Amino acid sequence: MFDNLSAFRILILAIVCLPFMCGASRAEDGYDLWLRYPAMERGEARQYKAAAKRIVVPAAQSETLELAVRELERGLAGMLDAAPSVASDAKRGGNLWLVSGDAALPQGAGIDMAALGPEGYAIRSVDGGTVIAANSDIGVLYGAFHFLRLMQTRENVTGLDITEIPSVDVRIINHWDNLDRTVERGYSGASIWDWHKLPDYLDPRYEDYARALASIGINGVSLTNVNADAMALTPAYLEKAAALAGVFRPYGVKIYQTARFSAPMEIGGLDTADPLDPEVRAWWKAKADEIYELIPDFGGFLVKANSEGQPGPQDYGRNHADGANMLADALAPHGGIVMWRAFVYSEHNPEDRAKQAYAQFVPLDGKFRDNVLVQVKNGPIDFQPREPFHPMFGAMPKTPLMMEFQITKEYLGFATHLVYLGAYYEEVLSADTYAQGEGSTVAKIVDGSLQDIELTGVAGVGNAGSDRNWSGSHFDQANWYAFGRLAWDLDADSKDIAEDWARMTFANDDAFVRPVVAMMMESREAVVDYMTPLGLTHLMATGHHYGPGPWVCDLARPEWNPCYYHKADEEGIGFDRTASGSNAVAQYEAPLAEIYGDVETTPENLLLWFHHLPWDYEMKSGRTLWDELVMRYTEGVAEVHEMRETWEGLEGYIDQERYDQIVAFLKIQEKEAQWWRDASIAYFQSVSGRPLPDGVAPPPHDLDYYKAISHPYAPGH
Ligand SMILES: CO[C@H]1[C@H](O)[C@@H](O)[C@H](O)O[C@@H]1C(=O)O
Repeated sequence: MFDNLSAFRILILAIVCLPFMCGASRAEDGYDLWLRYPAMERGEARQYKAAAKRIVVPAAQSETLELAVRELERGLAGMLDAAPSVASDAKRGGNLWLVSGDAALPQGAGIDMAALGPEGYAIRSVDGGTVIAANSDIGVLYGAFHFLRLMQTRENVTGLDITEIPSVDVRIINHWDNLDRTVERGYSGASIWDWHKLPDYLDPRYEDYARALASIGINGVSLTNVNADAMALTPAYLEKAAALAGVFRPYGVKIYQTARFSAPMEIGGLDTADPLDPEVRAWWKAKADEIYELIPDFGGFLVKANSEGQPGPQDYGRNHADGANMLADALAPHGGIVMWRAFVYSEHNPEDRAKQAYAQFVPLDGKFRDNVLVQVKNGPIDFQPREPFHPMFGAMPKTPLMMEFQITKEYLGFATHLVYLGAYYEEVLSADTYAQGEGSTVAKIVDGSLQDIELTGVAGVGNAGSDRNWSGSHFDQANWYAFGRLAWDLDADSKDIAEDWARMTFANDDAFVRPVVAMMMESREAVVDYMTPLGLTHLMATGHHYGPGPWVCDLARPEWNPCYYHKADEEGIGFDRTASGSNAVAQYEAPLAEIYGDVETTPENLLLWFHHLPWDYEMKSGRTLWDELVMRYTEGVAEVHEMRETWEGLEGYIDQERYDQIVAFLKIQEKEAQWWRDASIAYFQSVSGRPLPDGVAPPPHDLDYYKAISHPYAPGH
């Protein structure tokens, strides 16, 4: 009857495919992210069927609860190859109970609901099945995703006793998306916000995005670039934002907007934006009222002010607190918040950019309104491959400080280089500030527990765009995923997260997962080694920040020049931030100030961040600093080579399409790691005049060659 096998397969698919299982997306292009539910083998499926076959959910459902049911149906049908039944009446039998708010818990669940708070959830095994319970519908949705994750990663689902409460209130993605759909520092195609067609047409991608965000507990997005356009606050754009808010609301994701400080002049017709001017204050108040009319659960404003040419309160002789508080007062009656960025640098303290934000903000501790979060980048310069944590963490005990991580890899090889940022985020969050003695980790500052702070948050500069795989590369999905998981739980282990992600995204076979996770964990050190080893920083070529440019010294602003950061000369290399130099170490609490201030106790991975040292300074390895630097650069390339070999040994575990793209990208990364290494060594050798250590290959070209090819996509060699 069937003349070939594929016709038979198509018929079978047509019969067994439920509409949601066989939709338009193709697993191989990466569009499904980590939300993939391929069928388990029959033997594996047995225990899961016992725990989740019939869903029981209260009859009066909210849209959010419906989403939880739909997700469970989709996941269970996919993985267990049998669609679960759904009932609203517990008496008719069930074994996966969704309990929201005051609804009755099944016998024996024994869950302390009060302890779960507004967004937390519990997952408990009870007689004959499982309960997912929360005080809110969104908590149930989070719990549903968690339960599915256990199945996706083949964890046990019997004897469950899980309680999850998010570490911070605001877990937000910052889009640096412009109104023309370009994305500042975006490497994943055009912005997903199609302003032109909004509010009339809602691209289905918005809902897919909201679902992905909810799956990892993200509860906010700021829609537009922090280099803000006042147009975003005009009625036409607010209507567009309101349409997006409508899509995101059932997924528990609030909309925030970037506020251009000079908007009262640009779109309000005023002749000043002075935050103490009554007319300006009234304008913002009216603007906030107008926004809340359209978006009753609007989250608030994100502001970049007096930074890199953006307008701000200092233009009127006011300070950051004056500016933030004016906006906070406008939002407060509606419950909105202000996220005021601390990414500022200026003509003050010209000797060291790393000191500038601290110098401007720390004196303002205690001066901000309760609904203001000061948003601080993870390090004092700018999302470099490695930086010490920002010294503001711990130094403003009366001010809510929000962490800002970058998910898009502006300084870490854009979307092509495989760099797992989970390891980086964990390094920062677990760093000890000593603000109140040992154990005062950055995580404890950010979650408010150390300094008794109410309002808390974590932001990530997002990497989702309209590329088929969202993030520009398959492995960059892991960075978005890890950001969400760590924002939810600041103490989570980035290696466990990498493992979950690899299992959910690719395959569950241990022989695949183990080397992939090892490679991800290694990848962060690899990029540090081939770009900026031993605490060097900001050596990227100007503007694009992609390739090497350590020779650049002549830009108008000193802090834009790589040579401002490495300070290499005939004698030595590194930035002296000790008392004999800029004394930035003094911005850290004791004993860190002493630890970083002493070359003997400074960790070698931050050595040249804090110290200027002679080329023949003796390293722990016994090598000279010069030899060590060359070795690190060389090792960085070897590490990428190993990553590529590891991946190439894994062909066949996943679909060919994703496998092949990853091979291609790893080849690019290897070529570019080599470029970074060769160009950097060529330059530093021209300064140090030292011979290369024995057996180390010299760069194949002279320095002029590397200078000549310094643009983002140059390395054709
Ligand atoms: C949005 O501007 C960015 C700018 O593109 C980027 O190079 C730098 O990392 O930081 C700025 C910031 O964080 O404000």
